Amino acid sequence: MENDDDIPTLVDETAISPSKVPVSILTGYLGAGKTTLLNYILTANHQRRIAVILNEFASGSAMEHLQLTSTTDDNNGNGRQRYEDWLELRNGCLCCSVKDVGVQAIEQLLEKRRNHFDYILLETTGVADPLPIVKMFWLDDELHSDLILDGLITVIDAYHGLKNYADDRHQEKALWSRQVAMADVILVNKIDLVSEEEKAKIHSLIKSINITAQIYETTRSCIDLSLILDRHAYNTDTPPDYLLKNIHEHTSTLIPHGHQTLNSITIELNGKFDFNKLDQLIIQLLWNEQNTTQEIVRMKGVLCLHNESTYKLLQAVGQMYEFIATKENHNDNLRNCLVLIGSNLNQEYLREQFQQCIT
Ligand SMILES: Nc1nc2c(ncn2[C@@H]2O[C@H](COP(=O)(O)OP(=O)(O)OP(=O)(O)O)[C@@H](O)[C@H]2O)c(=O)[nH]1
Ligand SMILES: [Zn+2]
Repeated sequence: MENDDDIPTLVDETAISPSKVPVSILTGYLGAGKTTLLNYILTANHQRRIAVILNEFASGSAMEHLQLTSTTDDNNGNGRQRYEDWLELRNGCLCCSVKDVGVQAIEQLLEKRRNHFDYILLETTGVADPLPIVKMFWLDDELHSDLILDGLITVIDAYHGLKNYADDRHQEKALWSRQVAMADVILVNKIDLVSEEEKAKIHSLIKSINITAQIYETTRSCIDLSLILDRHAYNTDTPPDYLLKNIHEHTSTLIPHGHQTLNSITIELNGKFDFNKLDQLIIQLLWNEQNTTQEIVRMKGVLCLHNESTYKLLQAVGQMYEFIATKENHNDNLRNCLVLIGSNLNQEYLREQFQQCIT
């Protein structure tokens, strides 16, 4: 490992915002192409300094690690070097450890390496449920973290994905669907291995699970990094286009309903919400106080509230949610759009519930 002082940097230190370092979480089923993507990133010629943190677990090993691999430019300013570090996570598995441990470990690393990277990519294992990991990094401002969650990138194996999904007996289906459901960006990888017909099928399957994710097709995970990084999926204060214009009320018909089947529904309503009623309803839904079989894993919305002239954004992950103020005036175009992603979602019922919160 090199000495910190020996590592030259290409990017002017002062040009880097002292503010928070974005974290993108990388997920995808076993063999989908995550490591291929990381290798691509570590060797590609981009102007970013990305620290890659791996969350790999050797079976039977008592000691679990987060491995950091980062790149920086060599003395001539053209090649790239690597250095490695290990972060030990006492609580083991990232996806079931206490919320703060992983974040703290990464923050400590950031402290040590502050001038050596300006972006963090966290690769989870192929069998990780992304929900608790996203929750862990979606930090409250009051925690004064140096990290900010940028979004979740899911790599899908275009060739095996459909097969994994189609096989009802496997646990894989549930996990695969959750990785799709939580994604902000999806890479449909190994596109070289599938026919046009299979491609179309995988696209409609993905869209029925997650109508809001941006989808890109890749071979060997090659992608313009600007398409997958800096998405600001959780901290934007501008209403995303897909909620303002592109989505029309939608309920998924492709996938048969049943346990473990995730899908997206959208609800469009006109008028202004009574904030207190809406807030109560969201708590009820997220905490399943109505005792239904439905589970909401992700919710997004662009909303008009009573007595407010600008749109509010709603973001929810698992049972956490927040309202974000925007500067965008709705100009009395009182169209609200909500997207809910989860299992056993009954669109009619949910629509009615939200309708009752309109003043
Ligand atoms: N044909 C084809 N093979 C690919 C492509 N991308 C990756 N592969 C191969 O697929 C295999 C798995 O890729 P990895 O990048 O290791 O997948 P991973 O998601 O990191 O796998 P795990 O760490 O086991 O979860 C490797 O043999 C890759 O070379 C692609 O676009 N096309
Ligand atoms: Zn891998």
